[in-house]
Amino acid sequence: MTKLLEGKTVLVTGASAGIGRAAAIGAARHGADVAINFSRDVAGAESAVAEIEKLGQRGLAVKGDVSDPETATDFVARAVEAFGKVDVFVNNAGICPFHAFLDMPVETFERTMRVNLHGAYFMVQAAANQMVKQGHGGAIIAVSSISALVGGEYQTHYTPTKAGLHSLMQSTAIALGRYGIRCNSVLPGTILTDINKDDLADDEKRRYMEGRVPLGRLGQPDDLEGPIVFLASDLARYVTGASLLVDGGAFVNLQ
Ligand SMILES: NC(=O)C1=CN([C@@H]2O[C@H](COP(=O)(O)OP(=O)(O)OC[C@H]3O[C@@H](n4cnc5c(N)ncnc54)[C@H](OP(=O)(O)O)[C@@H]3O)[C@@H](O)[C@H]2O)C=CC1
Ligand SMILES: C[C@H](O)[C@@H]1OC(=O)[C@H](O)[C@@H]1O
Repeated sequence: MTKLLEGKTVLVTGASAGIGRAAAIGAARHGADVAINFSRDVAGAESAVAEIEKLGQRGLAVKGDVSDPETATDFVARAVEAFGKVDVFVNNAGICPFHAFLDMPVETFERTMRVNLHGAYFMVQAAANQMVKQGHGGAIIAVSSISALVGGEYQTHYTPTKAGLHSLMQSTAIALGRYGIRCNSVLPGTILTDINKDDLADDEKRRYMEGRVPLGRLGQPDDLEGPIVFLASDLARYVTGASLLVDGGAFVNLQ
């Protein structure tokens, strides 16, 4: 297999489970040393680092809640201390506490904004400042969502954060292009992870969601590995400000 990220250092937020974990392990499979952030799941983070090391790469787990802006500078500093540089930054950490619109608790709304969008802003800023200082460009990838483009009845607090991430990558692509830093997003459809385990425990809902996907199945976290590694790699050297749907065709499936 051609290793697309040989010699690179990759940072991934929210990588103790799900899509972030798959992205981190995928980056290691492609020859990168990988630092991961997580907020609570110590066992998950440790096992992700163990997987990275099993692939012959260096791994590091740094605990921190991304809703605190200091987590961003700390994560980048710890990764640089361990690996000397940051080449690729994947902003993945996110939450989606499903709730109806009319009685949305203020705390649920604010927490979702702070983790998914404010956290991303300061993480991307910290990673970008490090890349600018290094002076040899870099790649930033945000895990946005198909939900940046379409709505969800129980996601009125969540979908604006995903549209915000999509927009953040477009604006940072402009702000950082002169430094050779590319900024893109992936837009996953429905991927089977802990974030939607309760929602999809309803058989009828799960069958409905599966039925919307032309490729005939819901996604798995490692379906994101290839798209994220591609955008991180030099194969995507002229790609910036772009977004890549990874949804089995769900978005285009009107009828
Ligand atoms: N699954 C899906 O269908 C889709 C998911 N996405 C997006 O993908 C991203 C990953 O979600 P997914 O893998 O599904 O979900 P998971 O719940 O499986 O994983 C979420 C990850 O984020 C971490 N995390 C949560 N809150 C914080 C925080 N405050 N600070 C740092 N880390 C945090 C968790 O770590 P810990 O438990 O240690 O806190 C965990 O590692 C999210 O941004 C989500 O919006 C986008 C489209 C579809
Ligand atoms: C958590 C949901 O299942 C998931 O989140 C997204 O961003 C997708 O659009 C799905 O709704």
